[in-house]
Amino acid sequence: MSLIEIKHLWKTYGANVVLENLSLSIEAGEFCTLVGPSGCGKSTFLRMLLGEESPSKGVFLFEGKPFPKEPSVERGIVFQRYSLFSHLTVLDNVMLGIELGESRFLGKLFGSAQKRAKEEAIAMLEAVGLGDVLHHYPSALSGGMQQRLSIAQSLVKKPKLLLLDEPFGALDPGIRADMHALILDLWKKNNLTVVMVTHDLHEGFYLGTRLLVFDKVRNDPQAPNAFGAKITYDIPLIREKVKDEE
Ligand SMILES: Nc1ncnc2c1ncn2[C@@H]1O[C@H](COP(=O)(O)OP(=O)(O)OP(=O)(O)O)[C@@H](O)[C@H]1O
Repeated sequence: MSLIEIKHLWKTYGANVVLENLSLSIEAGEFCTLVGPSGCGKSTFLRMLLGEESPSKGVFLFEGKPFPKEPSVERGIVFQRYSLFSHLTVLDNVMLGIELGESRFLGKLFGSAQKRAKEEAIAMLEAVGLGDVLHHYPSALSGGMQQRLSIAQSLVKKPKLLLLDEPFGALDPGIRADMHALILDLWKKNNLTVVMVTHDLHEGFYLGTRLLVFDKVRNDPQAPNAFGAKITYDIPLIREKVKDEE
């Protein structure tokens, strides 16, 4: 069974057709990178995978069942802009992720559960290279470090599916290269399935095991919203990856 199964999926906002008749399946362990022109529905697609949006029409299954209608710990997301709490330390930002996942009503864990959550949070922060700044506040971190923290915040909940919406778009090239190495390492070590939107085709080819290109095939200048984007290319990249690693 595929992790994600999509058949004849449509997404419309009123008369605006955003996605048109998409069909694809994504297997567990794939790293799908998603590129396409601005406004073609990439973020909308990601928000549907997160559960923030529902399809207008079509089959949309996660592990063989209809997608949960709201975000859950099975699916984590990292945005280009960081979703950090400025008044919490690095450690507390990650602890909060665990506490909100496990104690949805109180948002707080106590006793041994809290001790375990703290150990998990520290281990995750060490894995992303932030073990030395546990008690710093986000404002004291560089952009790259803040993005590492966002990734730790998502991954500590052990999602099966990690969604990345242009996570490295705002970073300098050198820092980006470090983040590429980090995300590939985390993907492999945590057996993650990743769907990542990027504007950078090179990044899409470099990181992905599969590159999906979204684009509008039909365009009516008189009615620009009448047609939505489809998947115009679906390119397996595994062989290129193996070559890279040799
Ligand atoms: N909540 C919403 N209500 C109405 N229209 C929306 C909503 N969200 C997105 N849209 C429309 O859906 C279309 C696709 O937007 P989306 O942000 O998914 O594109 P994108 O490919 O991610 O663009 P970009 O690359 O510029 O981020 C746009 O026409 C946008 O106006």
